[in-house]
Amino acid sequence: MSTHIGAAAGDIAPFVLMPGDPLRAQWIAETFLDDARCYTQVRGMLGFTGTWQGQRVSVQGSGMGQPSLAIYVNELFTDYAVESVIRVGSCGALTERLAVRDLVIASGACTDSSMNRIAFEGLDYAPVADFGLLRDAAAAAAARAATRGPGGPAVHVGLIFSSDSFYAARPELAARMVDYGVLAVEMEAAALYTLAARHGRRALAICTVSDHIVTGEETTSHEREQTFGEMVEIALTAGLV
Ligand SMILES: Nc1nc2c(nc(Br)n2[C@@H]2O[C@H](CO)[C@@H](O)[C@H]2O)c(=O)[nH]1
Repeated sequence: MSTHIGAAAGDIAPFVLMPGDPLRAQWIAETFLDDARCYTQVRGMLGFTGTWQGQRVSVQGSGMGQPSLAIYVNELFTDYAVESVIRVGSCGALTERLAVRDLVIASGACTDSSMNRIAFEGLDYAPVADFGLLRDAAAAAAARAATRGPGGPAVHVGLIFSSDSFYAARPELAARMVDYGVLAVEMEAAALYTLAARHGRRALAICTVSDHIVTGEETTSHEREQTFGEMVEIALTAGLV
């Protein structure tokens, strides 16, 4: 057991999917994994291990925000020898180039979090995705679009903004990031990428656009579940290549 994960050694697979919501972790385990077993309920942050197409996969909730995700990712890397983590989450679109239900595969993550400022003492570190996972996720998304034909969610590969605030004191600052190519806002990816680099592991964040900062549009819970399924299948394909 680690401080915040009640799993025994060997309970967690080398490859972990990481949604923010623990109930989403349960939904992924029940929907996509065979022989899924819950290995932790500590503080309600559920984790499961099962198999997908015969390969072991774990699903671990991260909670909302970088401090919460950092607790679980640190312990996955240091106490359970996890090799790769793909965040499967939701985000808010910052530009009208994106529509709700689109997918964002985050090549890198800007942030307003103090975590890296403290770690790097004034230097601006660049949290980026593992290239292999990024490449394989983009390829899996393109293959699905080719076989499915038109009508599915658009897929965007680009920068995301990991904010520490959902109710931002200065929302106009996120809008300024759009001028520099940032596509969407969420609250976890930058910490995931920084920790994976620190531990020499692999990480990627894929997010579905569930709300639109510019238009105010939001997806229904049914729509979220549909696009979330597409994203999970892309993540499983990329993570288990
Ligand atoms: N800061 C922020 N986070 C968002 C937004 N939309 C979504 Br979904 N999120 C994510 O959803 C949770 C907040 O509802 C956090 O875990 C974020 O990653 C948004 O417009 N802003």
